[in-house]
Amino acid sequence: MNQLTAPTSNESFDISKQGMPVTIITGFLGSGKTTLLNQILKNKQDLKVAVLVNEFGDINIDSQLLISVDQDMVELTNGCICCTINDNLVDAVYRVLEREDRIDYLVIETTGVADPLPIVLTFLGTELRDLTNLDSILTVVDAETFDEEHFHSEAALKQITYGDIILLNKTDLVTPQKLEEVENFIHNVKNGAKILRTTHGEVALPLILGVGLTPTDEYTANDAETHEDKHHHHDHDHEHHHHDHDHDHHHHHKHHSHHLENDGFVSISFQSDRPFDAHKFEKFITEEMPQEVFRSKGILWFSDSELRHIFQLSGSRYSLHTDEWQTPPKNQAVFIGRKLDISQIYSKLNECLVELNNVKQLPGFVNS
Ligand SMILES: Nc1nc2c(ncn2[C@@H]2O[C@H](COP(=O)(O)OP(=O)(O)OP(=O)(O)O)[C@@H](O)[C@H]2O)c(=O)[nH]1
Repeated sequence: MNQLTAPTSNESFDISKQGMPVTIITGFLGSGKTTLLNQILKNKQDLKVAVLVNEFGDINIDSQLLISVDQDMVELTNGCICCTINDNLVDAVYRVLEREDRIDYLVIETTGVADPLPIVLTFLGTELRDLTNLDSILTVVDAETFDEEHFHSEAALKQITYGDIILLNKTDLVTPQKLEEVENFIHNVKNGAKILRTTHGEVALPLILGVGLTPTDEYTANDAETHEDKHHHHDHDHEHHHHDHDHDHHHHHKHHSHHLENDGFVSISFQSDRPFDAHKFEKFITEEMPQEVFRSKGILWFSDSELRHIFQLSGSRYSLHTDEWQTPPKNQAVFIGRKLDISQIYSKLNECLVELNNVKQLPGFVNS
């Protein structure tokens, strides 16, 4: 781990006097965390915000979809969140703290399938405690897909329990009655929950940043639970640590599915240097994709288009929109769900690919 020299003189390390304010964004798969993050980055004005994105799965799609801030203000942690978040997170936070240029605020986006508690405890129970100031935990809830069962997800309930502010998002997709139902449910899970209704994560930043809402004393007072939880996660760390940089896919899938922390969800990553046939891909999504896929996102390359396509699927909705390629084109997508038939999905996706020599014109470079 990076060692930080103790800031005795405090000359080079002014921020540690009070600690860097930190906001954690949590929320179930597809609820709108990245969308909220983009709202923050768009409206932050003079505030210098560093962002840590920690994604479930091998390919970091989210980071590529963040609106372009100063490139190295977005720090990425790659790898399996459930195993390494404690180790990687501390390192990543140190990298932010040690930067020469001023950074005012740190925002962390967690994966949709994680219980946020280990991350909270990393800030409150390690040396980060003196260097950072955990400001609030924001929980994004998808008003449309959320229901009482919520996929029997333990993580989804934990996220609400620990949320200092609940952003009830996607209000544009539901009736006022459904909104009220979800709000009642949230109040049942968390007495006195502070709920803000949002569409596309739009919210005035003073309502969510610098609000000082995390009851840090409550977390640190409950020592017994804290320790138990830490041990639990550390066991996993040690057991699986050597797999983290192993890019063998089968390994990864097995690895994920054995983790209770992921609530039984697995993430399948698909990459190809060949483009998709747009019709075949659409047929796959609308007719062939297994029901068990709850969430998918990708940066897609179609043989008949020079643009890159951003693909988002959440529950039964999907969308595609286009923008320009910033890199040589390729296909990258993740499919997340429970009990996925991995080889079936891979083979169906492979069938959607087009041979390169059938591609008339490649975007971004000339086909020789
Ligand atoms: N209609 C509607 N769509 C929304 C809203 N907020 C987000 N979305 C869409 O929902 C999809 C998922 O949003 P993300 O911000 O990527 O969700 P996420 O929580 O980061 O997802 P994971 O990274 O999988 O956990 C995207 O297609 C968004 O454009 C909203 O308020 N209304």
